[in-house]
Amino acid sequence: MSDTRNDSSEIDPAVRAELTRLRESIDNIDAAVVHMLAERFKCTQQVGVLKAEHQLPPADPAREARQIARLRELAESARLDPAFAEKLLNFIIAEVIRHHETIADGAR
Ligand SMILES: C=C(O[C@@H]1C=C(C(=O)O)C=C[C@H]1O)C(=O)O
Repeated sequence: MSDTRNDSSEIDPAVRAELTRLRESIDNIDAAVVHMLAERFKCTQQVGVLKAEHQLPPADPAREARQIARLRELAESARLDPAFAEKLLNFIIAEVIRHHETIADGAR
């Protein structure tokens, strides 16, 4: 596209309205994602404490493999790229394991 304008006054009002409507939904979805992630991290923190109390390792690769397989199937049926879903879950799990290591270090 050669048109690189970014002045909202030049955008067709109908296009502007549609863009605003879609962006409002995107904002709601982003808020839901943040809230869901916060709840997930609350649970994983508790798992971290439990593991530290019982000298269990921070990571559980077998559990991760089951989750990845499950998430890839869910992604496929939702028409989301399974490779993207796997990358996202791995990113989250890496952060969780980092938290678990920190909790375990504090318990030693
Ligand atoms: C939360 C756990 O700890 C780690 C993090 C996981 C996750 O974020 O889903 C899964 C497996 C573990 O490597 C767990 O063992 O359930």
